[in-house]
Amino acid sequence: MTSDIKVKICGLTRPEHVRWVAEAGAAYAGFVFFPRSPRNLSLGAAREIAIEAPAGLAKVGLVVDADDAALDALMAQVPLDMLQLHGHETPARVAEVKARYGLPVMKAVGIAAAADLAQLDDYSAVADQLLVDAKPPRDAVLPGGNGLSFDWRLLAGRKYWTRPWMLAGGLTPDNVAEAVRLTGARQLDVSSGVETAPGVKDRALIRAFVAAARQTSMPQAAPRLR
Ligand SMILES: O=C(O)c1ccccc1NCC(=O)[C@H](O)[C@H](O)COP(=O)(O)O
Repeated sequence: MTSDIKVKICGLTRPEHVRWVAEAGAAYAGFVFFPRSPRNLSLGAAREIAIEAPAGLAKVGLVVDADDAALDALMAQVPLDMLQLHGHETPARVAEVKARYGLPVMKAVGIAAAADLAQLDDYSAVADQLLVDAKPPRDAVLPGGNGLSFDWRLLAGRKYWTRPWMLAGGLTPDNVAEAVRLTGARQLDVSSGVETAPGVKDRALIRAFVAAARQTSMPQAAPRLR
């Protein structure tokens, strides 16, 4: 039975991670290019890992306020299918990156309160996808990948944005069903929730997460009539 839920596993750091993500049935594999992150990859390491990805597994490069020189180097060395902008990139910068590299661009937006949702409308006009993520705490070292969730009820009953979007932030195999139930998300992004330590992905957790996510879109058996 097939499921229409798509999963992105972010922060892969080893070639076997790509194999685990593919075998579990995820749709996207994410690679982090942010030096302060425990998941940061050099361009050479990223290339070695990305070439392991089978056709059909989309390779997403995550950058934070990267300038053209950094993006030029990334694009020259690592085969990617999508760029994820996870910093303070403006809508104009998102449009510029999209035009310069001709790749789909996903813009991450941090949510902590209802007022933050307005930004999603601004980015809908220029990004190919939106990543609806938890806003990082003020003192956080990382702008994402902190394993923190936001109040999913903020998305309940919302009329969705004009672009495809992914839910992210603190998802785990145990809470993903509730997250889908409350938000109606059809795409899910996870990093910390499938790790045993920051940057250390776990095969069983990846499998469990994708299985739990897919379960949410399986038709439920009809109640038995007495
Ligand atoms: O993962 C990182 O180290 C990272 C560094 C800088 C910017 C973003 C980063 N991660 C973002 C993600 O992995 C996901 O897109 C998302 O935020 C989910 O993270 P998590 O809450 O850990 O599941």
